[in-house]
Order: sequence, then structure tokens, then C-alpha cells
Amino acid sequence: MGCHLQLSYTEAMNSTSGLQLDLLRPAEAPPRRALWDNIKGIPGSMQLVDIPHLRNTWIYMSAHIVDGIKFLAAGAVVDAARRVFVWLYQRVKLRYSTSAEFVLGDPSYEWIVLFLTDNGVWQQAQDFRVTSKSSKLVYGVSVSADPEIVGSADYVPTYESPQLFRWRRYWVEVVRYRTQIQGPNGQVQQTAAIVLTVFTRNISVLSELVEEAHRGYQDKIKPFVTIFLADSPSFGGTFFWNVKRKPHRPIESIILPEGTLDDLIADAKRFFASEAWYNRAGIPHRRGYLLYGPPGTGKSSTIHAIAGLLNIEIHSFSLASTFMDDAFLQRATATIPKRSIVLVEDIDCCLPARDDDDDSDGGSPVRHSRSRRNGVTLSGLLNMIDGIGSEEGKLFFATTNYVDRLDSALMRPGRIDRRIRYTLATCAQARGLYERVFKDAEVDMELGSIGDAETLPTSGSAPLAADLDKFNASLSLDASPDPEPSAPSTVGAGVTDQSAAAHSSAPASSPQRISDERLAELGQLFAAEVRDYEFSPAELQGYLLSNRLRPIAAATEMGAWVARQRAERQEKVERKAERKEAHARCACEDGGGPLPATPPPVLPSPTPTLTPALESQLDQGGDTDAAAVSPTVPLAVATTAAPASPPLASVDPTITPGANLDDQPVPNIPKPVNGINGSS
Ligand SMILES: Nc1ncnc2c1ncn2[C@@H]1O[C@H](COP(=O)(O)OP(=O)(O)OP(=O)(O)O)[C@@H](O)[C@H]1O
Repeated sequence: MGCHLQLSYTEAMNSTSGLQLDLLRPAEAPPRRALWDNIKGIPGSMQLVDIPHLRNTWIYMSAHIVDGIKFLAAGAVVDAARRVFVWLYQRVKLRYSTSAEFVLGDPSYEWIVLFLTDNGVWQQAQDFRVTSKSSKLVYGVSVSADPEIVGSADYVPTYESPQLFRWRRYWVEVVRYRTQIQGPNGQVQQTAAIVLTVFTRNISVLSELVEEAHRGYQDKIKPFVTIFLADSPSFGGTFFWNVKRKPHRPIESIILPEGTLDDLIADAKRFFASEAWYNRAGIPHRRGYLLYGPPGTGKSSTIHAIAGLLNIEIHSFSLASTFMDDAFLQRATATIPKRSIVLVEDIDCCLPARDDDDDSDGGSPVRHSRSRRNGVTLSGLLNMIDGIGSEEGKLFFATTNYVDRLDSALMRPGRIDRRIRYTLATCAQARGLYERVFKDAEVDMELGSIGDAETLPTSGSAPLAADLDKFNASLSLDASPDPEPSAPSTVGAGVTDQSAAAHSSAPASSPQRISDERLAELGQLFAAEVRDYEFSPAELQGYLLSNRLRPIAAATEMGAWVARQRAERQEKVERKAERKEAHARCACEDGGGPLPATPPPVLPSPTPTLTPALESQLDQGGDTDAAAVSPTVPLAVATTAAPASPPLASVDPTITPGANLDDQPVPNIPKPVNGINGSS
């Protein structure tokens, strides 16, 4: 058996030589045991060993060993070369390059991503992270030509291996990597960073690159307002600003009493233009505005429109976030770049109400009291507003629905320099809103027809019907041929369907633009149905949008809508009063006392409200009350229907007209009716 093995092995040896030995398959190689037996000469097999065979074996093995050594040497050389190259590369990189890191969450990260996109660097990538887009700014790579699909997702490359590209005459290396960082409470946050290395010793090249990236970013986002939301916890001092973009809001789309916006914009522009003066005078270069009033009156919209007009970014804080605390506010504010808006919406929401103050220790009682929900204190908020981080050309905006909850320390000049009161819509605003929604609207005769049976109220009030008749008589659309007189048909509550007749003679379904005069007339008709300070602009906008394709019906049906709203409000008031009464009855039964008779609730109509003019006088000592610019509103308590206004004292006897608001208790703006005033 052993001999047979040896023989076959010998044959194999004879038939192979040199490099061919390498091709021997393991199956053809002699069993190791046989080789071992040959060499060691185990008794019993000694007689089988012959020298030539042993020599062949040695030749075979030495060939392998030599080959192995060759491979090892080659590997060592390659490895050494690689190490030398890396070493040299690192030296060159260190000596002849400058690097910068851009961390996700920092605004500069956005600049660089966009810069790399514009320079086509991403095009070489093969590995992407896809996120559904929340903004219209495309960072990623365009992958679809379908306009329905384009822009619906972001393709952000995720590769971690270095990429080289040429910028101007320099080579630039880009590496993007993902990492995790751990917060103080053990939370883990995923983050990413981009490292750019420019191969030059001239550091100004890198800063030029960053500046170019910033400029490109600003050009690209010009049509957008960028909003950085501080809505994630910070990790080891790193802040994660969640970035959102909104298209610019045209300033004309904000309908406020005349002069309000112009005044505010002029003030902000003056502020930015007078940095040198601030520095010379030793006054911190910052300015604070408080916009206050019921919900849906345009406070946030104003800020976004101003940010768009001045081309500045908004950094917004939500004080209600559970992770917010004083230290976060301070550090996050310090990261906000110069010439930005710092926005705190609903600034009252994290602070204890004034009523709570009484329980605190004297002096400035709420100064250190903690928010009910998180670690933000009034003291922390004040430091954020006028601390070092806020001094570099920043506009501070705060909004609130509950101005009377704010501490006077917050309202003092230097922190809040101007207060602007927002009210529910006046008739003039209602008209402006109507015209804004339907300006340049193309009206399909069919949809816009005033005589359309489906759009007309079937049981309209007489004044409405009369208005409609009057309006019908003058209704015609620009560029439409004069309607042929036709037999009038009666539709709805006695309204002549002249438009329907016009429709029958007009070319079917040819949208036509409403002329400005007609638009103004329709706007007037619309506004005539509402009272001053009865509905918020947001409510009116909601109604108008639900009739966006029916401008004429929107005007003519407004009366019905208003009637419905009033009925609903009255119903709510009654329900609320019933609940209160039931509650009181229960309490009396529990306590055993007699139940006092309560008069049935009546929805106050008209709703007494402080007019903007009155508010203006109250604010004279303060910097502003922009809503008061309207000189036509008399100093009185506005009533929504009664011709005679109740005396001022009936609203709040503590308010002295013309006095500085800071010297007075904050005026007690009448409680909203059914929550329409926003302060439920
Ligand atoms: N004065 C206004 N002019 C034009 N549109 C307005 C006005 N007020 C409100 N709107 C519209 O109503 C909606 C809500 O407005 P916005 O968010 O600015 O109100 P707000 O006062 O900030 O409300 P809140 O106090 O609830 O935050 C927006 O879509 C805006 O277009």
C-alpha cells in the first residue's frame, strides 16, 4: 500500500517540475504521513526510502518555500510602499493642506452640501440616503425627469471614502461620515459631518471656498425663508437646528391696518443700517419686538414676510419643548449668526402666569421660578434675550396671545423695544383679504355666476337679496361681451339670474379675469357682512379659501356664513353657561347652599373691544402700537354694532388713556367671546 502510494507520488514528481509543481492539486500530493515516514525512516518502511526520491521531495518543498518567501517579500514591499505613501500623504496633507469640518445641524453644513451639489461632486456617488423632501430646495442629485416626481425626495450621498475634485486650481478632498454622539442623559443622536481638505497651505483658499458656498447658498435660497427650529436636544454642546424652508411671503399679502407693516419694516431696516451708531453709543446692537393679540391675526405671518423682505434667516425656539432649559437657550442663541431673527413664539407658554407670582417670594417673584414643563426660567429667558449671544445685529421677535401674562421685566425697553398689537379683522382688513385671495383670479363664468342656483342662498335676508340685485345689475366681467338681454329667470330668494343669462351668451367655460373695479365692489359686498373685530383674518381666510374658485359666491354668500357663525357662537356660549350652572348646582348640592338664580346668557353683541386707537394711546409711553396708526378710529371702546360706545371705564377702570402702559397694569382686554378673541 505504502509502495503504491510512493510510486504514484514518484510518478507525479517525475511528470512535474519547476512552477508546474504549484499546480499539483492536494488530492494528487502524497499523504503527509508517507513523506514523514520517508524522512524519519520509521522502522519497517526504511527499506522503502531511496535517495533520489528524497531529493525530489526536497526540491519540491524548497520550490514552495522559495515561492512563499517571494510572495512574502513582495507583500512586505507593497505594504511598506503603502505605508510610505500614507505617511507621505499625511505629511503633505498636514503641511500643504487645510481642512475644515462641517457638522450636520449647523447652518454651514447646508452651505457645503449645496456647494458640493453645484460642483457636481455628488454625481460620482453611488450610495445615497433618500429622505422625503420637506422643502423645495434640491440638494441631492436629480434622478427623475417627471415633473410630478422631481423634488419629492432628497438624495444625499452617504459615501465615506474620500472623493477628489478640482475647485479653481486646487485639489479638494471631501469625506462625508456618519457618527453618533451621546448626550448628557445617555441619549444617542445620529449625526453626520463633511470634512473638506484643500491641498494648499494658503488658509484663505479654504475660507474663500466657504464664503463662495455661503454666497451660493444665499442666492439659491433667495426665494425662500429659512427657518431653523431648535427642536432637538443639544449633545455635548452641538446644536441640531432642524431646517425648514418656506417660499417668501409677499409683504402685500399681510393685511394690517395701514402703516403697521411699513413702520415695522422701516424700523428693522434702520436697525440693521445703524450698527456703527450702536457701537459708538455703547448700546448692544439688538432690537426686540413683541407681537401680541388673538390667534390667527397675522403675527407669525408678519415675521416670515419681514424675514423674506430683508433676506434674513429665522432661528425659532419652542419654549414648550421638554428638553429646553436655560443653559440650552444661552448656548443655542450664541450659535445664531449675525443678522438673523431670533423668534420665540408663544413666549407666555413656559412662564408662570402673573397670578402665580403672589405665591413667590417678594421682589421680582417669578424671576427664578421654573417653567411648569421644563427647565426654562424667566431669568434664563431674560438672559437669552439680552445676553452676549443676542447682541450681534439680531432682531428678537416674540409673539403671544396673552400679553397680560408677561412679566414687566420681560417687557422693559432694551428687551422689548416695540409692542405691536394685533386685533381681529376690521371691515377694511376683511375687504383687503377678499381682494388678496381673488386678485388676478380667473373666473369661470359658470362657477362665478352670481345667479347659479346652487350657490345662492335659498332663504337669504332681504338686505342680502337687495344687495345681490344691486350687484347683479352692475356685474359684468372684463373682456366679456355685453350680455344679451334675456328673459330673466328667478332663482333663489328673488334674485334675478342675470349672470346666468350672461353665461348663456358667453362662450362656455372661458375663464376671464375680474377687473379691479369689480373686485373692489365684490370686496365691499363681502366686507359689508362683517363687523369690525368680529372674526380673525385666519377665519375669514378659511372661508375665502373654501370658495376659492367662486369669488362672486364668496361675496354673496358671506351673509349666510356670518349668520351661521354667530348662531354657533351663541350656541357655544349657552352650552358653556349651562355647564357652569350645572357645575355650580352640583357644588351647591354638595355644600348644601341655595342655588343662586343665574340669568340666561346672552352673546354680547356687539362685542366690546379696545380699539387700536385706544390701545395706541395706552401704549404711548411704549415704543409703538402699530395697529393704532389708523387715524380714523376714534378713541373709544369699539362696539361691533351699537352706535354709542360704552365709556372706557366700562372696559377696565384701571386704564388711563394716554398713560404709559408700563406704568399701568396691563389692560384687561375683554375676554373672548366663544374663544374668538383667542384667549379661551
Ligand atoms: N393680517 C393678516 N393678513 C393676511 N393673512 C392673515 C392675517 N392674519 C392671519 N392671516 C392668515 O391666517 C393664517 C394664520 O396666521 P398667523 O399664523 O400669522 O396668525 P398668528 O397671529 O401668528 O396666530 P397664532 O397666535 O395662533 O400663532 C395664515 O395663513 C395667514 O395667511
